[in-house]
Amino acid sequence: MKIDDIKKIGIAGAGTMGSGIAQIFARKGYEVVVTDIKEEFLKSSKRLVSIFNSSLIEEGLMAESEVENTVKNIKYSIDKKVFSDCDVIIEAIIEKMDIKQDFWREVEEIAKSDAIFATNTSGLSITEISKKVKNRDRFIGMHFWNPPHIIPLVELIRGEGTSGGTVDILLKLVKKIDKEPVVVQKDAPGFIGNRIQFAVFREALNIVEEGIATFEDVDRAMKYGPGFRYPIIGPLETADLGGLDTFYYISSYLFNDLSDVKEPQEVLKKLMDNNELGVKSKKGFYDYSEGKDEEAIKRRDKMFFKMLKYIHNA
Ligand SMILES: NC(=O)c1ccc[n+]([C@@H]2O[C@H](COP(=O)([O-])OP(=O)(O)OC[C@H]3O[C@@H](n4cnc5c(N)ncnc54)[C@H](O)[C@@H]3O)[C@@H](O)[C@H]2O)c1
Repeated sequence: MKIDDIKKIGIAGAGTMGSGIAQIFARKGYEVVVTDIKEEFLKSSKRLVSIFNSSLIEEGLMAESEVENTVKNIKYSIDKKVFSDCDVIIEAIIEKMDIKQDFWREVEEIAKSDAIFATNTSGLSITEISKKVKNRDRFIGMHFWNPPHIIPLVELIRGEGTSGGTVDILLKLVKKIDKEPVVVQKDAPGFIGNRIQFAVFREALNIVEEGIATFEDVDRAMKYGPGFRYPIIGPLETADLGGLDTFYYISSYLFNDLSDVKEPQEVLKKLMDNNELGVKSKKGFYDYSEGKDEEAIKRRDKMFFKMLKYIHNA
């Protein structure tokens, strides 16, 4: 298959991720079909797509004139058979291994023999998910980040069977939808982004638990220090610019002192036990009562849009 042969995208799972991914492809002129297990989920997906369109328009990142075709390009169904003429099928269903495996076994019976199969799993093994698929050349991880209509990164993850051709064509496809692809060469848990994110999370919790700093100061230190750099230079570019000898010497004494715990720390367990789960329960590290939850989400999206505009113009 060549990149120009890709015309129709099937998306399974009409939730947070599936709806965002549908919006991206539909806006770029692809025919999209979204499936779920119940009509009601399809209905709320339509609403989500219209919210994504509105927020992009509000920020000047999408023209009003694009809405009609974006909406028209997405069809919805609760019958998987609609995947029979799709060129790429992206699965964004519940994060459960057995359900994903069965889903793909059934889809292989319906899909075209050369259709590409991509899973949006957050971190399950790509090889394991494809276990019941006969032709695994065409099976790949395609990890969009939430919210997908805003965040540029898409990680493409090779499973044990994934062919070079499958990686190449999806690299082209991700670029065509104006996203930033990276290739994860080995099927490692957490891929790239989450491995780094959770290394930072573990150390952030460690700093709080050890009384080295408050959680507010951990967030401020990240935002105004390392985080300030990262949209512009990654951690390895940072080391090159700082001097690798200096980074070597710091690593020699500091690595030994960093957290290497293998279980989530007490400070996190305690919050969980109190049902303090963050924005969704109106209390986590911070307080989100009396509308502060909505404020936090709105502020995040507003700043993300600013960052996106900066990246587009850089
Ligand atoms: N939410 C995130 O931040 C995020 C980020 C990246 C990747 N992911 C991954 O994307 C996938 C979907 O996550 P989400 O947050 O959109 O979940 P979600 O719960 O919002 O949506 C999942 C949808 O899949 C549907 N579904 C379940 N089983 C199905 C089946 N057999 N066939 C068709 N539809 C089915 C559900 O009804 C639901 O509407 C998961 O694998 C998740 O790990 C999530």
